[in-house]
Amino acid sequence: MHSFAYKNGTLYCENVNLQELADKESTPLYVYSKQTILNHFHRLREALAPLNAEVAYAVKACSNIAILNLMARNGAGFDIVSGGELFRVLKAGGDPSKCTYAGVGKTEQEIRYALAQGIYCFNVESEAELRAINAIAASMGVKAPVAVRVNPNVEAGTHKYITTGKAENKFGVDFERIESLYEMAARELPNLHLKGLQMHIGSQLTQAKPFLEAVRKVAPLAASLKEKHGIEFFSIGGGIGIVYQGTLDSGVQEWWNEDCAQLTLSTYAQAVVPTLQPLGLHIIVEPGRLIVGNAGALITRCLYEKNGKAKTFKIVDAGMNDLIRPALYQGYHEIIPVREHPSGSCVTADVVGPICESGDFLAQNRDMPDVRQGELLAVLSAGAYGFSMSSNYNSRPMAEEVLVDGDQWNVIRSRQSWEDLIRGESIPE
Ligand SMILES: Cc1ncc(COP(=O)(O)O)c(C=O)c1O
Ligand SMILES: N[C@@H](CCCC[NH3+])C(=O)O
Repeated sequence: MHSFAYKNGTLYCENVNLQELADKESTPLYVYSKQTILNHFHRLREALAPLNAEVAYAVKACSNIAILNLMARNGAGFDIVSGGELFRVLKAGGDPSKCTYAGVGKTEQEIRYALAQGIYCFNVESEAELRAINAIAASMGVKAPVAVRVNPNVEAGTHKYITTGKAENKFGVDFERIESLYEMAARELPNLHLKGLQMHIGSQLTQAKPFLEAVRKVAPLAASLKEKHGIEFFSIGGGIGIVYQGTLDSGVQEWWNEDCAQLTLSTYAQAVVPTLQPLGLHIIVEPGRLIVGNAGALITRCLYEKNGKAKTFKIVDAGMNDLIRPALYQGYHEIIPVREHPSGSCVTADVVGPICESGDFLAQNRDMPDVRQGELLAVLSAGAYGFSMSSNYNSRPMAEEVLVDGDQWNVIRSRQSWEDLIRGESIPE
């Protein structure tokens, strides 16, 4: 699948010339490839075909309504974590009855909204939340569909900020407490429909083993809950990692790569399918990064170069407010020039943004082509948790987003203006 590749020395997204696009639309600019998004979605579905698994796209990864609409039209469900995400899904034409709603801190207003819209299920993260949902459902005269998120206490082998399935993480309910919680709910909470079981052990997993361990540990629990409480589904969460390094070899950007990561779609399927298939439950997966991560790039322009005593800096017009992953998780993103440098002159540099923070970098000590002032760079693998984690810090307007389809492209979110920055603010009399 060619999503970002050089043609005659210029980087393209599908058949769109990114130099021309950025010259026209300005930078920083998020660009997504429609074909790549669909390719990843369909490949995951195929890999899990023996389970007939439902793919519930994790909206938080990239929540633009054009992307959600694309997923909805292709039959995806959605994994949401807020009332705002449900609102987006509905605006995008998504089906609420295909939405699962996770998160440790759902508010009463959000729970009411989700119940009124008829979501598929709440993935509940504590006993207190179970009781709250029961009370709200009772006040509305309905039964709320719920699944409890089990925390299986397995090692995910990912960055500590994105591990979610260890006992010390805030997510889910301890494995050992699940059976008694379902028993309590069945006994005491009549406005709940015990519909399923859910887990999610972390994000950017690059090995199959943690998935295997978690599924093997939790499947007997799912079987027992099916027998005792008639649950219908088991969601195994998302977390499938992508390749962040070496993504552009031979002009092909692929999210799987046997050399870089042991996790491939087939090893993932091999890890989970044999244990899940005999359960006879509706299986859900909740991928975010896998679908959009390598389908997006952040295009930025080099504003200045600075040679300091200790370092060379390439100062670009995208900052940590546009892409926070390097600052937050030491996340690595490949950075390549939009116009190839035939001379091959290289430099070791920090690629930094305009924000007043020393943590405002996109790369540090990076060996890279010696791009000059005014030239464009593409920050790759930025489709997931890129724009969706962006902010207005330093009063910087949020970037524009463009969706490419073949040789066509559309602005799917316009660049914010300075007026947008103060919308809703007021000065007291
Ligand atoms: C409950 C839940 N499901 C799915 C996801 C999606 O994860 P990923 O983008 O790693 O597939 C997340 C985020 O980690 C999550 O918290
Ligand atoms: N936002 C993170 C992952 C966390 C996923 C949400 N639970 C990232 O960029 O890698």
